[in-house]
Amino acid sequence: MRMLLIHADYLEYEIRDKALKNPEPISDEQRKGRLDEVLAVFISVEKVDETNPEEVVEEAVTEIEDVAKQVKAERIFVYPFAHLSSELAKPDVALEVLKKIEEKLKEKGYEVKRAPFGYYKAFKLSCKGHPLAELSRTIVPEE
Ligand SMILES: Nc1ncnc2c1ncn2[C@@H]1O[C@H](COS(=O)(=O)NC(=O)[C@@H](N)CO)[C@@H](O)[C@H]1O
Repeated sequence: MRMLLIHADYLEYEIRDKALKNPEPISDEQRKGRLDEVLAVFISVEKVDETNPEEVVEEAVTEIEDVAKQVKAERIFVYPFAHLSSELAKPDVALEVLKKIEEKLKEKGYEVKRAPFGYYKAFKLSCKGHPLAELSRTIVPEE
């Protein structure tokens, strides 16, 4: 898994077109989304993650929470992003991993949004620019 973590004044998105034949079904209210004072986490789920998705979810949540505590972010935006890796996991595995990350972060008390999966989206992001505002993490499941 590859993650790009951006501490931002806001992240907002708007659905444009389908990027997959069968994207995640969404409600009208999910066609747009915005969070202010947010840790935006752009995630590419990778093929290697398919060997142990549960472990990758646990490690991703640990890494995300670690950064959220460092930058004092209470809101997290989980954003599916297929451009951090050339070895992407299958969409059905990727979606399940992203849903589990969202669920576990909510259980930990964070306000969490997850951008819809399988769509081309317009987005605006306002990075805060402090030294910890742009971080990346790579997670590989144990053999
Ligand atoms: N492994 C993945 N990790 C994260 N997001 C993914 C993954 N696979 C698919 N997606 C989601 O599905 C969208 C399209 O994925 S994609 O790999 O770019 N595929 C396409 O663009 C297709 N139009 C051609 O393959 C992405 O924008 C993202 O929302």
